[in-house]
Amino acid sequence: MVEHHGQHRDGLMKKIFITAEVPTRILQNLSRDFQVDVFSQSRPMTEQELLHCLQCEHYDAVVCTYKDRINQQLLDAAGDQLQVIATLSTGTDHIDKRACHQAGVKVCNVPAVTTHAVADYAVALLLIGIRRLDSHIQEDTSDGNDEPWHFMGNLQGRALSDMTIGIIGMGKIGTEISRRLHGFGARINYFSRTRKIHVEQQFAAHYQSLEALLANADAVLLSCALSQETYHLLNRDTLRNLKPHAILVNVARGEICDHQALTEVLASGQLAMLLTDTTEPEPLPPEHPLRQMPNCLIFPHIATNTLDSRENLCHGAVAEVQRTLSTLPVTKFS
Ligand SMILES: NC(=O)C1=CN([C@@H]2O[C@H](COP(=O)(O)OP(=O)(O)OC[C@H]3O[C@@H](n4cnc5c(N)ncnc54)[C@H](O)[C@@H]3O)[C@@H](O)[C@H]2O)C=CC1
Ligand SMILES: O=CC(=O)O
Repeated sequence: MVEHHGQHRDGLMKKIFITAEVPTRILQNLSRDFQVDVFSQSRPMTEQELLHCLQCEHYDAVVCTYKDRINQQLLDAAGDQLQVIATLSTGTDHIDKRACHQAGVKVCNVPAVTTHAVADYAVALLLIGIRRLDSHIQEDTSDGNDEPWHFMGNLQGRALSDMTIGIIGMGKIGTEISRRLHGFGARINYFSRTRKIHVEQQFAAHYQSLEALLANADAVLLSCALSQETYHLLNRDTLRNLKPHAILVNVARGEICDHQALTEVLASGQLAMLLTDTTEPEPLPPEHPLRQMPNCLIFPHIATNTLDSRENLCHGAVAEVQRTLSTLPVTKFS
């Protein structure tokens, strides 16, 4: 379950625990100077497993993913030796940063290296939704038969150039989504904490209030950070503003949407389709009502999964750990 790397396990080397596989080259490089233990299963660690590993052996650094919950209990188990937690992600919402701060543990993330991959993924989900590509795939012509076929059939979609898209969260990912949608000829409205004049100028994007954005958009894309302010930003009250038959794409965090409210607007048809890379909780249990909705596609939190992105995440996180354990200045999370 846990693989051990590092030639001289003499008790003097600093120790790193990594909760997911990282490329062999990175591991070999790291294990020249550190003792490195890696959770080597092809699944995320459970909270209990991580707790157990950090209780049994004390580490100077933990490299985790966005699937791992780093909370007070875990920090208590890790003990005073822990200096740094580096997450293989942009988001840091899975880490109790206040508890880390109080425990004197640095928190590092790897922003920006996955932006393009996530923006591509968001647009891919949007295209699936507006053209109902999921249903097209199920239209089976393998028997050489085109039937049933209707020229004005029920799988009609819309072109992005005929649509108004609302983007919530105009940060790095939102900006790259805008670049792509502008290329497709879509009209872009956005809502964010602050106005982004350069995005307005470059991609003809219009700033709107949340309510106006929801009322005007044929499709809404979520790309804002999760915080106390954005927790359940889309709820029964705000979703009421949606244009009938709108499409919602979420590549941010599941917690930004109240899932009960989402189930209701999907059932009423106000929301024609939900395509989401993330859920609350994750994974969403099989019996959750959202899973029963035919117009809801749930993806396994995988928007960053390109080879380059994942390698860059590993390089970035490991570099932060090396810097910290070598007592050089560390980059703070953005
Ligand atoms: N599905 C996935 O695999 C991935 C998801 N993400 C999620 O996407 C989020 C955004 O990533 P980036 O664009 O790189 O971050 P960023 O920091 O560049 O952008 C975040 C944006 O959210 C906006 N925002 C924050 N609070 C807001 C509020 N109350 N109302 C409206 N807008 C608000 C900010 O103004 C900012 O423009 C991350 O925090 C992460 O949760 C990031 C990478 C991969
Ligand atoms: O969800 C993934 C991230 O990088 O944040």
